[in-house]
Amino acid sequence: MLRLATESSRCLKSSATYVKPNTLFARTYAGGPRPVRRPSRMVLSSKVADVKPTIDRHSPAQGLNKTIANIKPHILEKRKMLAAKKIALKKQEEEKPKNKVRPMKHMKMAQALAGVPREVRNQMNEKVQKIKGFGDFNLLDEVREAACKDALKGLEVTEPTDVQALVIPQLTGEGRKKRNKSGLPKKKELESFLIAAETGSGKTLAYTIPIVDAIKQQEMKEANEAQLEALDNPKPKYDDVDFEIPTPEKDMNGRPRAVVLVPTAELVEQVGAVIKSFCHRVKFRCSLISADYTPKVIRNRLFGGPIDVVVTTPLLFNSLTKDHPNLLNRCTHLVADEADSLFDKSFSPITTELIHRCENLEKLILCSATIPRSLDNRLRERYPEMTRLVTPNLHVVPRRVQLQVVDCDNQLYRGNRLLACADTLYTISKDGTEEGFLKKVIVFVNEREKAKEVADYLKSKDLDAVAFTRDTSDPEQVEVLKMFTADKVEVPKECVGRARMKVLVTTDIASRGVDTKTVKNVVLFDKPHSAIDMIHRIGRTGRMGRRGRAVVIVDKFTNKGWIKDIKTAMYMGGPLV
Ligand SMILES: Nc1ncnc2c1ncn2[C@@H]1O[C@H](COP(=O)(O)OP(=O)(O)OP(=O)(O)O)[C@@H](O)[C@H]1O
Repeated sequence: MLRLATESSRCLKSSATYVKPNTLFARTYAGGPRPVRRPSRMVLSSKVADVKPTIDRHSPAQGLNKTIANIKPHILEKRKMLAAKKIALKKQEEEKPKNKVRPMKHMKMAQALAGVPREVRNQMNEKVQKIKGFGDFNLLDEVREAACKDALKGLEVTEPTDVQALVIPQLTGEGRKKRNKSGLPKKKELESFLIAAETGSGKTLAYTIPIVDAIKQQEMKEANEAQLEALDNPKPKYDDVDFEIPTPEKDMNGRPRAVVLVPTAELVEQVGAVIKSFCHRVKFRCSLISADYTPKVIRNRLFGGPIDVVVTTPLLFNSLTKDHPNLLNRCTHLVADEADSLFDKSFSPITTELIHRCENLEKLILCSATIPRSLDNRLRERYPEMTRLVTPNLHVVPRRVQLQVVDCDNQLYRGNRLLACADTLYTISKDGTEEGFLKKVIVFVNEREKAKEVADYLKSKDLDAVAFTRDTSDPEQVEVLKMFTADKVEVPKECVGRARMKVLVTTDIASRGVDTKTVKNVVLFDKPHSAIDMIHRIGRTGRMGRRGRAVVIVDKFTNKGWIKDIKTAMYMGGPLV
C-alpha cells in the first residue's frame, strides 16, 4: 500500500497539470493558520524490480497464461490419429446417399418365422421343375384318375403344384426304400416329414394322394397274402355252422389306417371333403369326426363298419382313444395339418400324446404354410431326422396380391377405425370388379368380442355383415362361412354396389386353412400380431394363382415401418421374416 501511494504521488508530480498537494487542506482550514508542510518520510524501495510474483500452484487461474500445452508426444500422436479417423468417418458418412435405412429393419426386428436358405429354395426348385404332370408319379391308376377327375373336378388341364411335385414322390417312397445289406427292405421305421408351402398351394392334395395310394397298396398286399394263405391252409367248410365267422373286414371297424388331425371342426369338413372325393373311384371309407356331431353319429361313423381314414380334431380324438385304445393300433399314417397350430402351447401335449399312442406308425406328416422359429427349433430337437419338404416360395406373399394401407388418423376419419373400415368396404363395393357375382369380403379382427361390435357397426351403415367366431352357434352364421368357401355365386344384374356384397367379420379361426378361393378382398381391421398371422390372413385371398387385394387399417399406434417393410417384401417377391 505504501509503495503504491508513493508511486501515485510521483506520477502526479510528473504530470503537466500539477495540483498543489495541500490545496484541499487549505480550503478546509480557510481562515485558520496554514498547516506546516513537512517533507515525506516515505522512501522508494530499491528492490521493487527484484521481487518475484509468487505463483500459487493450487489457484484456479494457475497455468492460464501458458501458450504451449504440456502434452507428452506419444499422447499427442494418438490424439491426432483419432481426430484424423473421425474426419475420415464423417466424410464417408457424408458421401453415402441420404435416406438409405437398413432394409427390412422393422420386419427383421420382429422376426417370428424360421428362415429358409436360398440354396435350399433353389434345390427344391430344381426338383419341382423335373415334374411335368400327375403321370410322372408312381401311383395306382385309379388314384391318379381320382385326383385328376374327382378331386380337381372342373379343371381342363390338371398339373401338380410345386408342393405336390415335391411331396408326392417323397411320400410314395419312390427310390428311397431303405434296403439292408442282404438286399431285403429294412424293418419299417418311423419316417417324419415336414411339408411347408405357401397358402392356397394345394397342400391337402399333396398329402392325400400318397396316403390314399398307400392304403390301397397295403389293401392289395394283404389281399394277396390272404389268398396265398388260403391256398396253403384250406379252411374247413362252415356252411352248416350257424354263427358268423369274423372276417378280416370286421377287424377294421374303428381301426383306421390313416388319421388326419386338423385344429377346427370347419377344417374337418373341408379336408374331409377333399379325401372323400377319392372314395367313389378308389373305394375306401373316410369318416369325419368333430364336436359338431352327436355321440351316436360319432359311434356309428367309427364302429359302424370298416374304416380307412379318419379326419378329426386332436382334443376329441384323444378322448376317444383313451376309451378305445385299439383305435390307433392299425394306424400307419398320421397327418397334423396346420402343424404350427397343432404344436403350439395349447395343442402340443395332446398332439404329442396321440403320436405316441400310434405304435405302428410308419409316416408322420406335419403340414403348414408357416414355420415359426419356435416350432422349427422344437421339431429339430424332437425329430432330428425329419425330411423337410419346403417349396421355393415359402413365406412369400405373391405379387398378384395387392397390399393397401388406410390411415384412420387422417382428416377424413379422425381416428375412427370403424368409419375407416366402413368407408373401405364402400370403396370395394364400387370398384367395378366381379360383375354379376356376389362380392365376398373378409374383415379380420384380433379379438372375438370385437367381431360382433364391428359387424353391428357395419350393419348400421347398411352393409351386409356377419360375425363368425369360436362362440358362434347360430347355424345361419355357419352357413355364411360355407358360402365363403363355395364357388362363385351369381346375382341378378340389377343387384349392384353394396347390395351384392357380403362381409364376414372374423378372427384367426377363419384365417388358417379355410379355402376361401373366391374371396378377392380381405380387410385387416386390426394389425396382425406377427408375420405368421399376416401370411395366413392375407392368404385367404389370391389363392391358387388368383389375384387379390388386402387392405390394412393403421393408426398412430401401429408400427408403420413394419407394414412398410411387408409391403416392400411383397413388392420385391421376397419372403416375410
Ligand atoms: N394341382 C392343382 N391344380 C389346380 N388347383 C388345385 C391343385 N391342387 C389343389 N388345388 C386347389 O387349390 C385350392 C387350395 O388348396 P388347399 O386348401 O389344399 O391349399 P393349402 O395349401 O392347404 O392352403 P392353406 O395353407 O391356406 O391351408 C383348393 O381349392 C384346391 O382345389
